[in-house]
Amino acid sequence: MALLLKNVGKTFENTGQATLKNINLEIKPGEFLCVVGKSGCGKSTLLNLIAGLEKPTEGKILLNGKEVKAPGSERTVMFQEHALFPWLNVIQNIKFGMEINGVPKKEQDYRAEKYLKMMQLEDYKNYAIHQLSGGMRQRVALARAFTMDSEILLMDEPFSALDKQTSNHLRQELQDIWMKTHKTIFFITHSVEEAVYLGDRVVVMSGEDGGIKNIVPIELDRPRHIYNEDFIAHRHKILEEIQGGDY
Ligand SMILES: Nc1ncnc2c1ncn2[C@@H]1O[C@H](COP(=O)(O)OP(=O)(O)OP(=O)(O)O)[C@@H](O)[C@H]1O
Repeated sequence: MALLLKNVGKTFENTGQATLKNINLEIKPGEFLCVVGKSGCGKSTLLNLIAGLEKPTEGKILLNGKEVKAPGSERTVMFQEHALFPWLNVIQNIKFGMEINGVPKKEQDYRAEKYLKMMQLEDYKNYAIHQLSGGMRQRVALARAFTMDSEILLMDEPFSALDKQTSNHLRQELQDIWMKTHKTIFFITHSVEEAVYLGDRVVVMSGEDGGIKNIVPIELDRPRHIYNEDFIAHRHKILEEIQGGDY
């Protein structure tokens, strides 16, 4: 499912200043696209536009040629805050999205078991959310996002609230699950290392003019190794592009 952004711009009424301007971007089916850029440069706004939660004030977003005007089942959003329901246990949280989308019970069980296994949560399915660590909670949120079986996953800094060791582990797991499922992933991160580790391409947003500064292809074999010379070179290139950001 291809996503095409054509001259997309967004100006919020209350500020009157363009947050995003002239965004032209094609996200290919099955692509892992990472987005980096200074705080406040408009990354989440871009995600919200693609999700259909906000409307562009200029240009168009096309999903398989059809204009995006609202959220849809082919796109699932996962935010930084895992937004799990504390009154539901692990398996109930995982099934929640499928339930409200009317997925038949048998299919719910099948998908829930599949992703519980992939996320190594089988032994925890009856646990209450407060009994889980932050990393496990985010695994539950990942499992829930994948059970929706949308072709496109929109992720806004899903690992940024976790400690480095846990987030490194989860990015590995996300890569594994992406390689198995071939979803299209739009992934916002503050970490250039995470972007180079995960992305087929990394979009560097400009902090100044609301546009895209550069799109850097990451043509490194997977799984990637952060101490590899080419990995470090890509990381430096992107850090230079961002210059002056809080990185
Ligand atoms: N609903 C809104 N109404 C008005 N202004 C908004 C709204 N949403 C975002 N903005 C403004 O748009 C700009 C970009 O915000 P956005 O959250 O997209 O940036 P970001 O790059 O994701 O930042 P961060 O990395 O800190 O999460 C900010 O100046 C923000 O205040």
